[in-house]
Amino acid sequence: MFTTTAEFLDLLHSAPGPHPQAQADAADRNAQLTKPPGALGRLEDLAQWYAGWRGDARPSIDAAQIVVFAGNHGVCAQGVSAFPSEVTAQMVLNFQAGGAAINQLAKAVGARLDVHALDLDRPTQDFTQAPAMTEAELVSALRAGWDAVRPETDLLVAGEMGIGNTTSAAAIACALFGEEPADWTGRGTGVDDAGLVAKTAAVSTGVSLHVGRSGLDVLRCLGGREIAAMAGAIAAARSRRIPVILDGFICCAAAACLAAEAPDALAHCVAGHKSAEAAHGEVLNALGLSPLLSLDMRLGEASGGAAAISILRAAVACHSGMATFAEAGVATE
Ligand SMILES: O=C(O)c1ccc[n+]([C@@H]2O[C@H](COP(=O)([O-])O)[C@@H](O)[C@H]2O)c1
Ligand SMILES: Cc1cc2nc[nH]c2cc1C
Repeated sequence: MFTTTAEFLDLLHSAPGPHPQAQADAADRNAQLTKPPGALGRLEDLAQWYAGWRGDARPSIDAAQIVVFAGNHGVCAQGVSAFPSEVTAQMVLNFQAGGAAINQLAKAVGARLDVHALDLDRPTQDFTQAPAMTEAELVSALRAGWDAVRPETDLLVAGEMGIGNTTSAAAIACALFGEEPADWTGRGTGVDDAGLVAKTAAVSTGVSLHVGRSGLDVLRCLGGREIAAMAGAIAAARSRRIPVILDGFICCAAAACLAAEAPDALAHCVAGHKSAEAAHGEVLNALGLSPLLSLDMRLGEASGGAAAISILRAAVACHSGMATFAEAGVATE
């Protein structure tokens, strides 16, 4: 466990890789399954990636966990969202009552859903004026994420709910990857033209104010509690070799802060989908990730990652359940 960002970084830098033997055995098994080589395309890569991280050449997915973190954002004072900040807490109640899209998606893909509301009555600072979080607030949010990952989890999807957080994600991406604020700033929940102008200006001001920082400092100055918690959960999963499916733009902005600190930090992650928020595709490109789905979703709340669980389940079912050529008596040539 960690009590400072320095200790968190130590954990990030000393995180384990996949099991080489399981990886080799899974590749071996894949080559013997009753299909032309490569005919299952990326499903084959996915199954072997999952097997390597689980340390099991013939794995199953028995304990998928979706965790949604909620946070509120001071930058909403700049008029950057189509919705008021109260919607964050109202949607948390909706998650708890089972009425949101993620409740149905979690059920549909056989995953457990946990929701963590993080200090919703205490929004982060407006990052156009000051760092969004103090060091202590960042550590506390990273820990909330780290602690949310259950020991028995064998697949994790991290997601978020936070009115205003596409402004934070855009600022994080701009601070980490450069280019112009407008290149990273989209309509989020559907902000109008005047809102988009205010949002781009907020990103520009925030990035100028907090320029030249490390991944974790970008997260602290421009992020939010739910964004830091996703980063903490992704790092915790890595330390326990739990594979992760990333969700949309905000989740990937959180992941990018880890990758900025340790280039290998996302080796246990796949991109669940490409969001309709245009900058998400650019973040995925910058991270070298290719999304499993592209369904024009832009909901957040882990929905794209959850939908992609079904793809990973399909991949693992084929890999672990199919017969080999020898078992089925099928000629190999
Ligand atoms: O996941 C995405 O790519 C995504 C794209 C646009 C919006 N969202 C969701 O919408 C909220 C943030 O939008 P906004 O306009 O308030 O910044 C937040 O709760 C996110 O979950 C999420
Ligand atoms: C209604 C609503 C639901 C959401 N779920 C994730 N972000 C959201 C934003 C809004 C506005």
